[in-house]
Amino acid sequence: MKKYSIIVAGGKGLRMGSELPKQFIELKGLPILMHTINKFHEADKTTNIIVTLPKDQKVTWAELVQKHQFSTPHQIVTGGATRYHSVDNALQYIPAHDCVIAIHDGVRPLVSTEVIQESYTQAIQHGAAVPTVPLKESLREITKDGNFAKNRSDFRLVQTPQTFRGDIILHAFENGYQEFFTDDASVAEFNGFAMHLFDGNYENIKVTTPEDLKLGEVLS
Ligand SMILES: Nc1ccn([C@@H]2O[C@H](COP(=O)(O)OP(=O)(O)OP(=O)(O)O)[C@@H](O)[C@H]2O)c(=O)n1
Ligand SMILES: C[C@](O)(CO)[C@H](O)COP(=O)(O)O
Repeated sequence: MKKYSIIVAGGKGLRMGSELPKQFIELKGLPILMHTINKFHEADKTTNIIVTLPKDQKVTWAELVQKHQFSTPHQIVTGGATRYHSVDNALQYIPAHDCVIAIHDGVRPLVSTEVIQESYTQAIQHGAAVPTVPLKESLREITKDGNFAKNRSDFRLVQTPQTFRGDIILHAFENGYQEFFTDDASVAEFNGFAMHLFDGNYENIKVTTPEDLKLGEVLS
């Protein structure tokens, strides 16, 4: 089955607070986004990689590609106002429904190749595959009446790549945006599809705030 990998890097990185968008910050001498693209190519040389970028960052990316002599094949698509809209823009470049599509945060460079490969396998089998990890800390719910301990084994932390059969995710995105969408699983679920969970890798952190860069250097 034809494979696509949508790598979303259309965000501004406001929580990182750096002038350079976080997807371009270097880890071990290479921009985060290049590490991420390389992981998908390494995991499956046949996958068609589509990368979303903010419109005003395309020149910066072209300069970085030149500087690092980056030759991993990928197609650039303009991002949207939210992550949902960036994914939606990228989906427009997928011509047929008979395929499998992995959707991944450009700022998760430490995903393992095994998790990427497993996401394709599980999506082909189950339709929608989402990597998760168990919580290592205690969990409390904050309510208007106070805060209360929760059973952490009832919960999982959700990672990407979230991978889908093409017909499922293309159909789900046809039905429009809702404020509560945080990821592609929430879009597909809202449209009636069940998610199959599989084990992610703990190193697959989302680089979000400055301390994640230190962690990323250690883990990469
Ligand atoms: N309009 C957007 C917003 C986010 N993303 C991408 O979605 C991923 C996860 O989002 P997040 O970590 O929230 O990134 P930012 O939106 O850039 O960060 P912040 O919320 O701190 O501004 C990132 O790779 C980001 O570039 C995107 O493609 N298009
Ligand atoms: C998609 C995601 O990375 C899954 O954990 C997460 O939902 C993105 O959240 P953010 O608040 O938009 O960074």
